[in-house]
Amino acid sequence: NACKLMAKQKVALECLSYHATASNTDTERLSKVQIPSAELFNLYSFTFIDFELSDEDTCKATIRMFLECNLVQQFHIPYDVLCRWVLSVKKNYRPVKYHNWRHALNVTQTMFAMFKTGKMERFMNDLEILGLLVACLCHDLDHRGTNNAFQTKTESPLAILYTTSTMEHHHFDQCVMILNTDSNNIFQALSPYDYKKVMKLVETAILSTDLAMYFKKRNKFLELIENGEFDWQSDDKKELLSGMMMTACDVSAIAKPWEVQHRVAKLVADEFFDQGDLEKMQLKEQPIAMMDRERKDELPQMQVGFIDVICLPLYKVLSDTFPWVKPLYQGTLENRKNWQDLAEKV
Ligand SMILES: CCCOc1ccc(S(=O)(=O)N2CCN(C)CC2)cc1-c1nc(CC)cc(=O)[nH]1
Ligand SMILES: [Zn+2]
Repeated sequence: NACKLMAKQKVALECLSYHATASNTDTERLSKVQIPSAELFNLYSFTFIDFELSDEDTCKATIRMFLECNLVQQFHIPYDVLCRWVLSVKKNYRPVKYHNWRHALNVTQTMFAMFKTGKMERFMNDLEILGLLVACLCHDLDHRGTNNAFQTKTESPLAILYTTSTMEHHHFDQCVMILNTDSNNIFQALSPYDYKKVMKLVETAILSTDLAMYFKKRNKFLELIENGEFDWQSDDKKELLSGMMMTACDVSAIAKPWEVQHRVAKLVADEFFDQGDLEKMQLKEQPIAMMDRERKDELPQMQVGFIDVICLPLYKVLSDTFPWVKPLYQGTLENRKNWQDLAEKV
């Protein structure tokens, strides 16, 4: 309707006013530099840490992952297009405290580690590996540091466009916008059939990062596991497994070494508290506990809850079925102890 059209134009104008894709200078520079090995970046590890990496390093690490999966050769991705696309994706993440480019990189690296070290690539064909890595890198594009509930409450243009999974629909829209910008389309050499298939896969994967979707789909996934389902080849089962893998990667900071988890949790908290401040000032309403900086003492206990309700059940079932992703389960158990100790101290 007219209202949606207005909202779409408003969102589009916002992006147009800010030139959304990488410059040729930056692209040429990246396409000329040497790309360090995966081992040097520690990309095969579930304990990958990005803190010491410069922004240029993060772009090189992303390119290295695509090269390691043989995607450039396999899908005839022109190298300069890959470089421009990576830079454009990075440019379309806002400098918010948590849902920024670094989060996208970490989520992508965990997916890479699940494929390689977790040996899950054997259940995926090449198009799915390409689609899931692209979905990870794009899954939070243009995040504003506020959640779906906030979009609805403030009647933001995004909430008018999409009433459910508001942000996730916008992240996918941004992914499409970048691919449709000249010389950014890494899928340009795909057949029309494969193009359609990979775009559907990316859309479903990005939408599955809405935790509301995760809760819905997790029970169906557990049923399949209980019935000893191992041929993950049918499309609907593959889609379910991909969605679980997306959530597993999205929350994987919870499984990182304690110093990393503790530092990342502070970034998450700071972003949540900023939203809480907005809700107090702008909406004159009391934010939920996790967004209320007056209740930061409850943070360790909330992390234990997050681990018990969202993270452990998922990592348990994934590591029971795919034993080589067990480091995610073990790292999370370790951090549960650390958060529990802090919760008892307060
Ligand atoms: C660290 C600051 C507090 O962080 C949290 C507090 C509560 C819960 S919760 O599981 O109880 N739950 C989630 C669903 N909401 C609708 C209701 C509240 C989760 C987090 C949390 N989320 C993420 C993902 C962004 C990462 C992370 O490390 N911690
Ligand atoms: Zn995310």
